[in-house]
Amino acid sequence: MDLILSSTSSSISHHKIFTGFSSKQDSRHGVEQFGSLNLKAMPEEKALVVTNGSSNNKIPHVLTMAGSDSGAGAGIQADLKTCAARGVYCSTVITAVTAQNTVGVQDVNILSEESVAAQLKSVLSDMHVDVVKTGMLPSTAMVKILLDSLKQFPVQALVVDPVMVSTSGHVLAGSSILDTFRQDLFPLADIVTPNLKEASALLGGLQLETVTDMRSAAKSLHDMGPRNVLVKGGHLPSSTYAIDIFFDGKDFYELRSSRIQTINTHGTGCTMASCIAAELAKGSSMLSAVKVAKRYVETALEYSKSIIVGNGSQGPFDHLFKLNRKKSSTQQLFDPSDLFLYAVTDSGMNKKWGRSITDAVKGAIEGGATIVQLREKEAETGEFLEAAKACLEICRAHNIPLLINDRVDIAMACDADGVHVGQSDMPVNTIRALLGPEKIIGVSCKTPEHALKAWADGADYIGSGGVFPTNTKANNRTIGLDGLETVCLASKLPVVAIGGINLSNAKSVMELGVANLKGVAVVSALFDQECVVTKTRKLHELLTETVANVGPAMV
Ligand SMILES: Nc1ncnc2c1ncn2[C@@H]1O[C@H](COP(=O)(O)OP(=O)(O)OP(=O)(O)O)[C@@H](O)[C@H]1O
Ligand SMILES: Cc1ncc(CO)c(N)n1
Ligand SMILES: [Mg+2]
Repeated sequence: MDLILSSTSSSISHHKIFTGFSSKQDSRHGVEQFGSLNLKAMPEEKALVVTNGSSNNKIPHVLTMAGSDSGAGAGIQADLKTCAARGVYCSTVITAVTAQNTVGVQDVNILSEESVAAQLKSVLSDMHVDVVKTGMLPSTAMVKILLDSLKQFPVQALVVDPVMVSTSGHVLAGSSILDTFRQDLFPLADIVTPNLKEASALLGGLQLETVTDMRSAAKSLHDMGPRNVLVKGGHLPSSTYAIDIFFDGKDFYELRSSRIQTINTHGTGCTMASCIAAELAKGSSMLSAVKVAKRYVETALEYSKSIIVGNGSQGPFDHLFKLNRKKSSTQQLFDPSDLFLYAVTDSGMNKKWGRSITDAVKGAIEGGATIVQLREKEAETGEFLEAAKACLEICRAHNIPLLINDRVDIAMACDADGVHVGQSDMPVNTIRALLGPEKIIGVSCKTPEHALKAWADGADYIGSGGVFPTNTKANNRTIGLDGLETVCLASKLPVVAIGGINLSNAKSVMELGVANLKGVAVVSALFDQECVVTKTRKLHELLTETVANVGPAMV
């Protein structure tokens, strides 16, 4: 997103460009642009009073007073989703129940004034509301009710989206409301956010066709009393950019984002306004709130440009894209039997044998490895990430889970299937909070206490060892087969044995025959070898044979 913020207030002639993050290229460009800004010339950004101090447990709170959209793209539903996405609590006062879908508006049922007044009172008399955001206000009486309520229960900021007509052309608030908007509501508003048609109606039918027209509209609307004005240009005929004009009474800012080629733009206006409200509730300055909202809408549209909801000509978008974007259709759900032959890479060994990490992973998978862990203790972050991405592609193609050793950041960045960590790495419950419920988390455990803690903290499996002495881990206490057995018997999680396991001793490990022991994890036995495929295949055969003899407890 580019935010070309140009001041045209006559006394100031600077031209400001902010750039967001539409594409990688834009973002790089943007940093330069941002860096070259004359910050002194910028209007001072004043943070609104933050009422949600971190010392208490108050969550930033937006109350939205708007209409319900049955299709859930706009109105109350958009506001709820936007606030949820931005981490803000949202209470609702419903002014009308509309029957809408992607084709248009089929019915509007305006609620009684008593009901609206009661809703306002219920919320405002009980809850601490930081910001009120209004959408569809279908009668002058409802505006008056709101103003009375705000007199009794003042809030930090009022965001007014003067909703009048749906994109499909259905009137949601008649022209009789214009005077009330202009005279009563706007003077109290911290920001008003009309689209082109609404700005035009509020200005007596003035034609608005260009960015220059939008600027003068913003100025005239500002004269009606709101502290700030955002004229939204979503409907401006431009195929390259979606341009809005923000005016704070002093400077004009041209907020420019890429125009996403999609029909899924229903509710962008409501979303923009509720995102501004959410950011204000968190304590943002108005300019920051508007910039964040613009970026949020652009990003949501980009993520949702191809989704299909309904058969009409204007679809909704996914406000909660953040929850979905990581989900990959080929992602592995954890299956304990995946621990059967667990291949752990080692960059030193691969270097020694002159193979790339991807060749090592390919070889292990071809030989029968059932899960792969990348353990790159020496690698630079960028290099590790690139290797992880390449290995993930291979693993996904073969339905083999890929875990990253220690580096939660790398796992997140490449969307790996999970991580394996040690006792002194990031705590498992913190990792779980970062990775979410579906990712695999494994922990190295030497004792029953470690094993129980791993289970309590939300791990999926434990690695237990070193079973035998090993070169790949210096100063690692060996627990022996006895120690492994003790941990397995205490563990509530599946266990993979690790440490010095190879073709000559793997049988003794699996012959322990204890429940929970699902397999062996190996490094040197696969990778400190000339041919990874052959060694993996041999180990796989040996394990399969041993397990067949030991019995079904193993798998
Ligand atoms: N295709 C698009 N790509 C990027 N941004 C867009 C696009 N369409 C609209 N926007 C942005 O979305 C925000 C809402 O603008 P718009 O003018 O569409 O409001 P609106 O008509 O009130 O929306 P609605 O009433 O459908 O909720 C603005 O910031 C606008 O620039
Ligand atoms: C309920 C409702 N509010 C606002 C809009 C404007 O998008 C809409 N279409 N429906
Ligand atoms: Mg709108």
